[in-house]
Parts: sequence; C-alpha cells; structure tokens
Amino acid sequence: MPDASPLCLALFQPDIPQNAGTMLRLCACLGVEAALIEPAAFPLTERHFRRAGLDYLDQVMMTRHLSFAAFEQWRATKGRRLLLLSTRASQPYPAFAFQPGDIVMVGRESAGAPDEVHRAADARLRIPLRAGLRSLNVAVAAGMVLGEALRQIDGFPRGEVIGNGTGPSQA
Ligand SMILES: C[S@@+](CC[C@H](N)C(=O)[O-])C[C@H]1O[C@@H](n2cnc3c(N)ncnc32)[C@H](O)[C@@H]1O
Repeated sequence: MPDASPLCLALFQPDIPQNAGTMLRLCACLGVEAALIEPAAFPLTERHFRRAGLDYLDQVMMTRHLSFAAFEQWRATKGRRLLLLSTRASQPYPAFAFQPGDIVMVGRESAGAPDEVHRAADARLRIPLRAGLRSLNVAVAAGMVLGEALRQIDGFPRGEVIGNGTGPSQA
C-alpha cells in the first residue's frame, strides 16, 4: 500500500461546505486520507470549514489538487485505483472487491462528475436505490461506501474504548 492510510476519499469540486466538512470529519475519524479537487464553490479555508462544524481539520490527512489533471498526475505517481461513486454507474458497490490504497471519489452535489472523470475511473460504482429516487446526500453516499470498503479490507481504526464500554462514565 502506497501510504499509511488504507483508503482515500476524493471530493470532486465540492459545492457545499457543510457536506465537505462532514466528509472531512468522517476521514479524520476513520483514518481515511482526503483529496480535494478544485475549484470548489467556496473558499477552502480553515475558517469556512470551522464554520461548517469541522473542528477536526488538523486531524485530516489532506492533499489539495488544483485541477482533475493535477490529481491524475498525483494518482499516477502513487499507482492507486480510482473508484467513482456515480448515480450513472451500473455496478453495485456491495459486490465490488475493494483493496487497500483505493481512492473513492464523490462528485459535485449539483452535477455529479463529468464524463472525463467517468472515463478515467478504474470502476464506477452505484449505491442501489429504490426505483424513481435520484440520489443520496453526497456525505451519506461517501459514508456508506467507505464503511463497506473498510470492512472488506479490515481497515477500521483500532480505537480505544472510552470508559468500560457498559454505559456513561462517572464524572
Ligand atoms: C447529490 S449526488 C449528485 C446528483 C447529480 N444530479 C447526479 O445525478 O450525478 C452527489 C454525489 O453523491 C454520490 N451519490 C449520491 N447518490 C449515489 C448513488 N445512489 N450511487 C452512487 N453515488 C451516489 C455521487 O458521487 C454523486 O456525484
């Protein structure tokens, strides 16, 4: 595996700071690396993320890429697979075999990811939904698929239990 982190979550040109903040918090808590592909629809500053409720920013292993082309150059140096979550994909994610080092990418809230990104991906994965319903919130989609990927590769953090695990700790 190329890096210390078992997986990477890539945010393609995020539109909504609250969603980006939720996904970066997810990355911090699960020990998943994050990649931000610019331009975003909001300034990628610490102030904006903190206002969106992300107070774990210093715990996120994050790379920023000025364009998709720059991200692709970086990815080529790492030799990592790109797995795009897309409402246009036909392959359901629960049947996909994830590997350590995989990069799971989510698209924009407004428009998903463009054809160029679909073509570049090693796999395009779909979360099956009930007929007639369009899509999930992007952070929910990211959480579902990262959870399955971490389960498959046994990549969840081995965190300490706070207290004795039976209930609220004594003050
Ligand atoms: C709100 S959705 C994008 C909606 C956009 N109109 C489209 O159809 O692509 C934002 C992102 O969440 C992810 N997503 C949401 N629902 C999904 C699903 N059922 N399967 C795969 N990815 C999904 C995708 O990465 C998508 O680009």
